[in-house]
Amino acid sequence: MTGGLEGYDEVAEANAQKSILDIHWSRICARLKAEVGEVEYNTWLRQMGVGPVEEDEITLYLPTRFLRDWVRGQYGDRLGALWHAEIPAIRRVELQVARGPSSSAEGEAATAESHPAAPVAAPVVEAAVVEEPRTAEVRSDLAAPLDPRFTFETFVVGKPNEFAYACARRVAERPSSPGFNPLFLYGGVGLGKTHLMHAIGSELVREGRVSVAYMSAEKFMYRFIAAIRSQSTMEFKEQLRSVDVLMIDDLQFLIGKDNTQEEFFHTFNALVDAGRQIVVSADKSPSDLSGLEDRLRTRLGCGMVADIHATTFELRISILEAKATASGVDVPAKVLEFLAHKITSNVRELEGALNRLIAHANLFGRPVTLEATQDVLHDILKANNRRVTIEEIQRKVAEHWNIRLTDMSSARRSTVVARPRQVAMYLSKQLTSRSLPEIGRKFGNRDHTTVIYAVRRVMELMEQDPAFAEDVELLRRMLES
Ligand SMILES: Nc1ncnc2c1ncn2[C@@H]1O[C@H](COP(=O)(O)OP(=O)(O)OP(=O)(O)O)[C@@H](O)[C@H]1O
Repeated sequence: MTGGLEGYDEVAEANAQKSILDIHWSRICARLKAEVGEVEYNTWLRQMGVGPVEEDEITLYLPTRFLRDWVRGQYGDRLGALWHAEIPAIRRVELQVARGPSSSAEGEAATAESHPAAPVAAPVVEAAVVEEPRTAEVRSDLAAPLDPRFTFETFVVGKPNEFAYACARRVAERPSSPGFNPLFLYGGVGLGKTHLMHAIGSELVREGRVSVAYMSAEKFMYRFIAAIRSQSTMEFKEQLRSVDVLMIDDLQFLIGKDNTQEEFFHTFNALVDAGRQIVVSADKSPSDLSGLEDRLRTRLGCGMVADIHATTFELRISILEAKATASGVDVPAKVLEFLAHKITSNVRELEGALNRLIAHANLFGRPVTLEATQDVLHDILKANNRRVTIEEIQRKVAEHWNIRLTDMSSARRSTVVARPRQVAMYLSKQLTSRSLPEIGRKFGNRDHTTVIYAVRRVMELMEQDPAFAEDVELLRRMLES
């Protein structure tokens, strides 16, 4: 044995220090998540890792320069304050680019729901790392980064999406061509709209041609409101109007948000008039987005409108094959067929199921069999068998408490309607595989945090009030049967 006990002590001490830091770090992560919300946390902060402490400074790692700069700008001070509160000797936080020696405190424990489409081994986000910011860039100052997993190469093309794919390719090759501006992509949840938008952005950035800004409509609204609050709307407008390609995802979020719609309308006009490209996605076609202003709907429909249809069995098989191959895990054809038969709702769920199987196989080193699949995916398969819809839940709950169905999405807040609405949100979370934002959308475009609150509130009330708990249980049984 060389090195003797001296070496051992150093290693032991380093390990002890690391595990203490990890405890502090997991507390800080929990705080941050509560403060910024799960979506924001997963987008920006989850990949952070903890490095060493030297004197009064702790180093944190982020996988790309882009993420590092963003986190530094948006959360640098807050991270400093949180570390100082945990360990008073720490007065400064240094953010560096690297895979940290310890990954995020939550590591692999992040749930499938919080990150539904996360692959087993998420690659490092590199799309936004560009050396010549004025000629080709993702506008990190106002937009979200592009997910490097969402490229044209990883998008599996089949009958339901071939038109949308071809249009997206065309826009990536020749942005702002007549007839393709704006490009409006629409289709049901989890069918690949976001994937195609990111693919367009990544392709343009890779080609080194233009500056690209991608953001959800929700983010657009928050940025706009923040600009109003900080009296910097001019700056916000100028930033937006300086990009070559603006992509706004899930535009249906702007329904009922008149001021933000107005702002978007002006931005839209300014960009298109200046020969810049707009790409928009929504869950419905422009003509069916009835809550949007007419003039905006008309302009949205002026370029190319492409829909993505529900998947076919053939497309589901092709997607599963591609993803299984990429994972390197051998998944038998009969398992892929079984999944493609059973999980028909959307690609996100299909992918989530496959990822879970693959993670299981990797963790336990066991082959993927049909029996193991049924076991590991028990809950997903059950949810898909049952097929209770949010609409059914809303109807049953409204009938039960004798309120109008429209109150499920109305803004009324009196307990008489708010409580049944919360129960319906709770049951939607329990009985369907819909994500929190999707549930929120079905309840009058409410935010996912409202759904989280409703679920918690109903659970609390069920504990406190047995009669209420019985009501909820009864509803659940009726819906399940
Ligand atoms: N044709 C496809 N090939 C490969 N992966 C796909 C395809 N379609 C969807 N996916 C994957 O399914 C997941 C969900 O897709 P995406 O987020 O693009 O859906 P969406 O239509 O934007 O949904 P939402 O309406 O919820 O915003 C992503 O991980 C995406 O990569």
